[in-house]
This record gives sequence, C-alpha cells and structure tokens, in this order.
Amino acid sequence: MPASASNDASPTRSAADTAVVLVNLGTPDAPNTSAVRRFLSEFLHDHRVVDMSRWLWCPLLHFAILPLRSSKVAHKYASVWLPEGSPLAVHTRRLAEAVQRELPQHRVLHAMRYGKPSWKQLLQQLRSEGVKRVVALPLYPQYSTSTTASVGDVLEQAQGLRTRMIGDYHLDPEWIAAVADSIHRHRASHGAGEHLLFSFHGLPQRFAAAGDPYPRQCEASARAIAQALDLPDEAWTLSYQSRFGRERWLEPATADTLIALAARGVRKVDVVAPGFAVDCLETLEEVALMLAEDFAARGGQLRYVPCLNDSPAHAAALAGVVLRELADWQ
Ligand SMILES: C=CC1=C(C)c2cc3[nH]c(cc4nc(cc5[nH]c(cc1n2)c(C)c5CCC(=O)O)C(CCC(=O)O)=C4C)c(C)c3C=C
Ligand SMILES: [Fe+2]
Ligand SMILES: [Fe+2]
Repeated sequence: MPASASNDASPTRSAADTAVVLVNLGTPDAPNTSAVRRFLSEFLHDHRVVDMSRWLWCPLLHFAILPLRSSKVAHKYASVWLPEGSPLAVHTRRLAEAVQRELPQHRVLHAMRYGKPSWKQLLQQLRSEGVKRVVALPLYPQYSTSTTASVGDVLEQAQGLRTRMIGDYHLDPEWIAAVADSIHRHRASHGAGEHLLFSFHGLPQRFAAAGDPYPRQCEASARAIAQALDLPDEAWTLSYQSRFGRERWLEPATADTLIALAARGVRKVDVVAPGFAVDCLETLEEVALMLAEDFAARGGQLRYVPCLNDSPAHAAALAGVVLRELADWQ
C-alpha cells in the first residue's frame, strides 16, 4: 500500500506544491509477536537510536533482544490496543486530520519514521506527484538526536525536493498554554492532586553528555508549564521513564520518583507526559496502567493526564508552528 493511502487527511490543494508532514516515531501494525519484532528490528537498527558498533549490537539484537522482548512487548501493546489500531497510529492520524482542518490552504499528511506509513516512501511519492516543498514537523516537542535528527536524516536523503524541518517547539507559547490548560481542566474535573509529575521519555546519559539538548528542553518545557499553572517549585517534579538496556539513563526515573512521593506521604499524584504529542504504549501502558498500579499498591492514586492528541488546542498550536516556519521560508 503506498504511504499516502493511509493518510486520510483530505487536502485542499491551493498550495499543491507544498506539503506539511507530521512525522511520528512509528508503531507495530498489530499487537502480536511478529509485528512487534518487525517494528523493533527497524527501530533498533537505527544508529541514531543505538550507536554501538554493529559488530557488537547486531548479535545482541538478533539473538537476545528481539527474541526475548517481542512477545513480552506484544502483550503490552495488546493491553492498550484500540479497535482502529495502535494508539500512536490512531492518534497521529487524527491529529494530522485536525491540523489539516486548521490549514485548509495546505496539504497536511502524516508519516512514521519506522513502520507505516513510511516517511521515506511518502517523500518519494510526494516528489513523483510534483510536490516541490516539504515542511516536516517531527511530533517531538523536545529535540533529541535519537528521534528528531533521525527524521532529518531521511529528509536530507530526499532528492528533488526543497525541505525544511521544525526541530522543536518545546517553548512555543500556544503549545505550553495547551498543555497547561489540559492539566488545569483535568484537575478541575478530577480534583487537583497533591503533586504534579512531568514524566518525559528517557535517554542514555551519554547522549546528554555528548551535547543532546533534550534534557535541557524537557526542563524548560516543564518549568514553563508549571509557571503557566502558577505552581510553586515544591508542587511539581520532572522525571524520566521508559528506560531501555543497562547503561545509565537520565534521572530521576519516574518509577523511583513515585516511590519517593509515596514514602513522603503524598497520596494523589497527577502525571502528565509533555514529551509525547499523542498517547502511545509508553504513556498508556507504562504510566496509566503499570505505574498507576504500583502507586496504588503503596496506598496512593495516580491520575494520568492524557496527551494533547487531536484536541483543537493542539492542532491550532501545531498549525501556528508550521505557519511561522512557512512565513520564514517565502
Ligand atoms: C535505546 C533505545 C531508545 C531510545 C534512545 C529512545 C528514545 C526515545 N523514544 C521516544 C519516544 C517513543 N519511544 C517509544 C517506544 C520505544 N522506545 C524504545 C527505545 C528507545 N527510545 C523502545 C524499545 C520502544 C518500544 C517499546 C518497547 O520495546 O519497550 C514510543 C512508543 C511507540 C508506540 O508504539 O506506542 C515513543 C513515542 C523519545 C521521545 C525518545 C527520546 C527522547
Ligand atoms: Fe542486524
Ligand atoms: Fe523510545
């Protein structure tokens, strides 16, 4: 199936020579072992994600990680799978449709860096359709070499297209306001927790030491959102989740932070994940199911604040980010 066949956002083509593409990480096609293995294999072969020598990494990946991890992770996907598919795929498609409604003068599509609809194939297809310019918006509010730069690698290889990539939007005022407002509304309907935890996807510490701006941007996003909510410093904490492998990742870990909060007697914690544009395995299974269960076992209540997903405020914020990039490009 060509990549764009999965793109339902119906474009108004008055600016047919320009395409706007929201690019997310990717996700398996099905919650079963073979589909998860295919996805993990493509993802974990990317040098941007795992930068070890291939002589060391490939045997480890093929003979240990893929055989052992795929079925375990397939069960996790099954626990959050939606009737229409993987949450990340469903929410990304709907978000692209919502941004298309905000930008009727442009053609808005979505693609995945790994899996389908393929980012690489979409670029080839756009060129064959006569598109001249592509603006890529990686759906990572904070820049990281492990995620954003990998989207850029594919874009740089695209021949015969003029391209731009929006590197990050971690302090975009409309995006900050949208996240703050979603927390505010969640607290208004569920009652405010005693503490707000900002949980971001983690990264090996080595990446940060080599200059990856990701942790600084996570800190800046969390601080700006807390400020928008008028929260004093002691009312919120930033932590990192989804550790993979044995090396040291960014700290504190979300799981350890929740244990420490429970030990301090905090009973109601709101958790928000502003590093994820849309809900996915890492937010729905790891945070809203598993960490919530662990926290409940310690006598507490974890209330997960959903990602912005395809909310109108999210679509408007992202459309604004794209329009500013296009205005700069005339
Ligand atoms: C070395 C491994 C990994 C790095 C580095 C990494 C960085 C990173 N990832 C995201 C966002 C997402 N990651 C997701 C899943 C996921 N991530 C890793 C590993 C690394 N991530 C794995 C192995 C997986 C698959 C699940 C698993 O096996 O545990 C997802 C969700 C995908 C989905 O289908 O729902 C997202 C989103 C960021 C933002 C990031 C660096 C900052
Ligand atoms: Fe390999
Ligand atoms: Fe990840």
